[in-house]
Amino acid sequence: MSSADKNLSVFTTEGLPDISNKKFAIAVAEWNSEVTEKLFEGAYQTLITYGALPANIVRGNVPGSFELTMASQWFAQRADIDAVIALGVVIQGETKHNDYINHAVAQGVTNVSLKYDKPVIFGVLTPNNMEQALDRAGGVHGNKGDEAAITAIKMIGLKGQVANGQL
Ligand SMILES: Nc1c(NC[C@H](O)[C@H](O)[C@H](O)CO)[nH]c(=O)[nH]c1=O
Ligand SMILES: CC(=O)[C@@H](O)COP(=O)(O)O
Repeated sequence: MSSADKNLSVFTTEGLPDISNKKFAIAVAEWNSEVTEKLFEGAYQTLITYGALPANIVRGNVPGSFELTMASQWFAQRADIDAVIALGVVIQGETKHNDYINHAVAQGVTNVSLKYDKPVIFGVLTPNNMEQALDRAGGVHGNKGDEAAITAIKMIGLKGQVANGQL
């Protein structure tokens, strides 16, 4: 289905866990910062809206999205951090450079997530142009930063339910 005129950030928020004692790290790429700042704002505000305490949200900037994997690992290996959100925007260039970055980060954050047994959320936009990026960072298609935050919260909730034998 085409994403034309569709808000891609529509998600259910029923049954979200209490996150008032959970700690989140958000890694933000400086490349295309006019977009990544909007993703960060969306993620941060969504965490606050659903109960996270400002003191329990830490942020680290990286130069580009390729570096999100490393920063995610540094955060994930900390025992006090429950989930990591990696935010970036990799815009299609003239060469395949963007593909290498995108695949590396997708695989990288997956590896970190599995290695440290905690959610590491892939909040990286992979648009063809700046318009597509802005559409997904508070524009007509919602804000993927919001979505990344909700995903982190839901995964913390699921992890708790599985660990407690509730499922
Ligand atoms: N072109 C984009 C980049 N490129 C930079 C790389 O992410 C990386 O910093 C460099 O290759 C050094 O390791 N990064 C983005 O986040 N977005 C881009 O559009
Ligand atoms: C995705 C990028 O890193 C970007 O700077 C590469 O652009 P190009 O493919 O035109 O070299």
